[in-house]
Amino acid sequence: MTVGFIGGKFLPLHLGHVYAIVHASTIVDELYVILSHSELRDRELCQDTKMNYIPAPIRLRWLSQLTKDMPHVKVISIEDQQDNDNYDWAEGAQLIKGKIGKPIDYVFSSEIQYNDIFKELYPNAKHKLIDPMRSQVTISATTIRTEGVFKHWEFIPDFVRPYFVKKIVVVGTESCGKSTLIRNLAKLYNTTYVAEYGRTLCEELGGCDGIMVKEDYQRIAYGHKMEEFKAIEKANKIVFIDTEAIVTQFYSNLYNDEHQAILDEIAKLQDYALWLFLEPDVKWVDDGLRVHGEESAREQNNQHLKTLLNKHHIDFRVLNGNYENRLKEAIQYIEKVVQ
Ligand SMILES: NC(=O)c1ccc[n+]([C@@H]2O[C@H](COP(=O)([O-])OP(=O)(O)OC[C@H]3O[C@@H](n4cnc5c(N)ncnc54)[C@H](O)[C@@H]3O)[C@@H](O)[C@H]2O)c1
Repeated sequence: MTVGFIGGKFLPLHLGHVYAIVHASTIVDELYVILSHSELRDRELCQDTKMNYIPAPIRLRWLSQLTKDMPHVKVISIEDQQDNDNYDWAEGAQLIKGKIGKPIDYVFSSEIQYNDIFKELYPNAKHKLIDPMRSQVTISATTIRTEGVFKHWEFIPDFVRPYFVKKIVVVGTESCGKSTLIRNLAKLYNTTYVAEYGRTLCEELGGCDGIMVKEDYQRIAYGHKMEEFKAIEKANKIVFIDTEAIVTQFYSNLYNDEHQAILDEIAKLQDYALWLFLEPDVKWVDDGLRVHGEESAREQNNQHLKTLLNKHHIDFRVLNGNYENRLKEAIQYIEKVVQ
């Protein structure tokens, strides 16, 4: 039985790594994929780049997802606790040998410069180079960190992409043009969106005026969150989201006079990259589910929502004017987020 391993930081995991791992898996009977991580070193590597530090459990999870249907491939995590300039290869090799716990026949990498190191540390193993010119998959993790993940999106595996997706939320009171703007943006950016879940529930109930109970707002917040998870899985760099937990709280206050702690807690977990606030200065459209069409009520609700967002320290960008202007301004803000 032949045993081999391939080690790396996978910061982040890209299709070049996938190529090397899959290739190596066809050469040995048992392959170990070693995630070598050190918070100190890995943070240093991400400093002054376009990528934030990625915690080890996230990288381990990507490797687990990649290899879950490869029974002869095992993923191992090894913490080095070293900085970037002083990696002790011999100590690292001791840890790797200890974790694998059996004779190693092959060490895989795509780095010619590792030849001498591996010869010394693994004298009984063959250093098998996989695509040292990187001609099959022309990317490196350093390039991705330096230039940003969005610039090299085509090299990011499907199951890694959701981690990097930026969430952009659009909020506003009734009939402010949210759903149209969100659908248009999703079309323009060729990505997914999450429709307002409160609407879905009201459609199921046959309306919302006077028939909403306290639990409905919780259902809306949970249901909305689940839709977000689904949309992120399929998103292309960005996902557009119509409404969130603070707006749900606003409606719980407005219709039921109930401030719900659970909605505040959900709001605290939200990590949107951009908040777009739509002013209700477009024509009010009665779609059968709306109840606050009067100009004074519209303006009062608008102010209440802004106050609530401010209480949560939300830094939102206001969009107003005609539909063309809103779209243009939204795009300008979004471009800054996806750079
Ligand atoms: N002590 C040891 O014996 C030992 C051995 C191996 C690895 N390590 C650890 O792993 C780290 C090395 O990781 P790295 O920075 O080389 O890893 P990395 O995360 O950048 O890459 C992981 C592996 O994929 C290969 N690879 C990367 N891009 C590729 C592409 N486009 N096509 C094909 N293959 C590609 C690399 O050569 C490497 O073998 C070391 O710093 C150390 O922490 C230690």
